[in-house]
Amino acid sequence: MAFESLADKLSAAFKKLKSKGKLNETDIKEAMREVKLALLEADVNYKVVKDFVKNVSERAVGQEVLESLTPAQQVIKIVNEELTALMGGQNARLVFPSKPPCIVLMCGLQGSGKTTHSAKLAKYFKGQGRRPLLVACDVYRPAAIEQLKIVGEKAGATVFEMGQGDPVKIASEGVKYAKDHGHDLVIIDTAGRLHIDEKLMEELKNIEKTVVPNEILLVVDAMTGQDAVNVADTFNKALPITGVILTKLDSDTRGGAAISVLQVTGKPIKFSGIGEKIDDLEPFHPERMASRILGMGDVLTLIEKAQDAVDEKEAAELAKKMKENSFDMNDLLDQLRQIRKMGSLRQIVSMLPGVGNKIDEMNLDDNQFTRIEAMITSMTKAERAKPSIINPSRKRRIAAGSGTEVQDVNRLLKQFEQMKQMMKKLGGGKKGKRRMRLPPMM
Ligand SMILES: Nc1nc2c(ncn2[C@@H]2O[C@H](COP(=O)(O)OP(=O)(O)OP(=O)(O)O)[C@@H](O)[C@H]2O)c(=O)[nH]1
Repeated sequence: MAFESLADKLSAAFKKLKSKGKLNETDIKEAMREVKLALLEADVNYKVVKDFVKNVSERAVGQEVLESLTPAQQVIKIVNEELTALMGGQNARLVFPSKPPCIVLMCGLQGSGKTTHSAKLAKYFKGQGRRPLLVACDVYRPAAIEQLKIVGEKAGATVFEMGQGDPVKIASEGVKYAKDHGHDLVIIDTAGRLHIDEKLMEELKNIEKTVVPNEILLVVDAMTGQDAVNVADTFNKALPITGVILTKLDSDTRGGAAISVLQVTGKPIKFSGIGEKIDDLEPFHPERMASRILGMGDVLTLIEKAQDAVDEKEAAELAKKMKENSFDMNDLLDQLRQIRKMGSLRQIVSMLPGVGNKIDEMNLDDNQFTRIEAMITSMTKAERAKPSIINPSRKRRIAAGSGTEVQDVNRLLKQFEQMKQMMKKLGGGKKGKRRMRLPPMM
């Protein structure tokens, strides 16, 4: 996950401060030197680092730290606030015009993730009640249109294409189609560039002049660090980009691009890509990112993911079943599927406070979920409703059907029984005061 090594180094610098109790200027100077090195190693732009360290140092040698009873905590608080400010303070949203459709032009280098993120955006905004249209303007790579159709289908969005014609004409016809068919969001996927190429830049400018987009989003690959920032700077000088989508943050352990983009280009990161799947997109929240960098987790994003994954009506029904102790294997299966909708175990756990770089030592295997799902789906309707009827021969059949061992089935049944016992206790306890927690299934 992003920022692992940076988080690691910063936490080492702060640990030293914490061990000191009261701080003097030399302690702070020493810590700031380590923070500076950590940021440079994370591939943060040099000027950004210099300004950042200057701002933090000025505040940290002030009274708020030197006179504090918990000086190290004060320094961390200042670093947190300054990091948040560096990345823009608040989440920068897409600006939807009062008269639809909102036209979004996607641009970026080849392989940065434009096509994937066009579809991710479509899915994201569809979930918010919008009617997106994807427009295929990458006419040079024959497979690009096909790729957009495939990811568009996953997003449940209509794809407008005219084969390998003139991209400027396709873009304007796409917008016309959107207006005629009630699409309130048009996402235009354009051709990638190996590097900033004059001819293709001209084409982007012509599309821009013709369709007058509300948003021009530049897609950059976080893994390329400083290069991503330089690319953003160059694009920004040629086109009036309104924001950045920082992709592949899941594979970027350094995080330099995330921290530098806004300071170098003046344009905010609006979304980040955190995986290859269609749902692996997050609005970019600077304060949450700062919190992740400082190893404090990101509970707000976790809660939002849970809210998206859980259907309120189903949750109420489930609570009722727990209370009446009529929770069965079908309900467990539903629960597991909801958790999986929130992302991979690694993605979920990485958002918990205090996990940080320890995540690599954890044995987070999504296959455990797959095995449990396979076992439950290998059970008959009667077995799922009343697992107590599962005798040894049924266990053998379930194990064979799910590609697992009889011990796995035994373990699942035992854990299910423990869970029921716990629900029984909670159901009879102080009503509504305590929440059930599933015991670990692994
Ligand atoms: N790990 C990870 N991979 C990603 C992410 N976004 C995109 N990818 C992968 O990056 C590769 C390139 O993505 P595309 O969407 O095809 O990139 P593009 O910019 O449209 O490429 P061109 O059409 O060649 O310009 C694909 O293999 C994607 O699956 C992300 O957020 N995380």
